[in-house]
Amino acid sequence: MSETRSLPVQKQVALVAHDKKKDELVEWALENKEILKNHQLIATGSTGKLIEEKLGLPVEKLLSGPLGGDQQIGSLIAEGKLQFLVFFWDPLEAQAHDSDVKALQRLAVAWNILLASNRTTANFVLHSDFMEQVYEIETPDYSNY
Ligand SMILES: O=C(CO)COP(=O)(O)O
Repeated sequence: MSETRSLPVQKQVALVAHDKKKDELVEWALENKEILKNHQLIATGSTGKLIEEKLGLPVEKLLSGPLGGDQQIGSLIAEGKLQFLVFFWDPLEAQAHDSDVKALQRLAVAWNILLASNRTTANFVLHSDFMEQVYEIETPDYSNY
C-alpha cells in the first residue's frame, strides 16, 4: 500500500553533477533558468556554487558530494523534503565515493521521487505539469519493513 501526497506548486529541486558533467548541467540550467527560478534549488557543494555563479539564482548549498553532500540529499529524500533530483552522474568515470552515489540513487527510487540522470529526462520533467501545478505522488508505505 502506498500513500498519496500532494506536492505544492513550488518544488524542491536538487541539482547534482559529477565533475565532467558539470558543464552540461550548467548549460541545461541556463537554458531553463526561467522555470528553475520559480522553485527552490538545493545542490551539493561544488555544483551549487557553480549554478549560483552562472545563473545568479539562490541555491542552498550542502557539503561537497564526496564529503557527505550526496548523503545529505539522500536524507532530504527520506524525510520527504525533496521532490525532484537532477543528478547528472558520469557513466564513464569511476567515483571514489561510488557507495554514496549508489545510496543517493537508491533512496530516490525507494521513495519514488522524480530522478533525472540525463538532459532528455530532465527536460521532460521540467517542462511538464509537475513543475506548474499541485501534483499527487505516491509515497511507498514501508511500515512492514
Ligand atoms: O560528487 C557529486 C555527486 O556524487 C557532486 O558533488 P559536488 O557538487 O560537490 O562536486
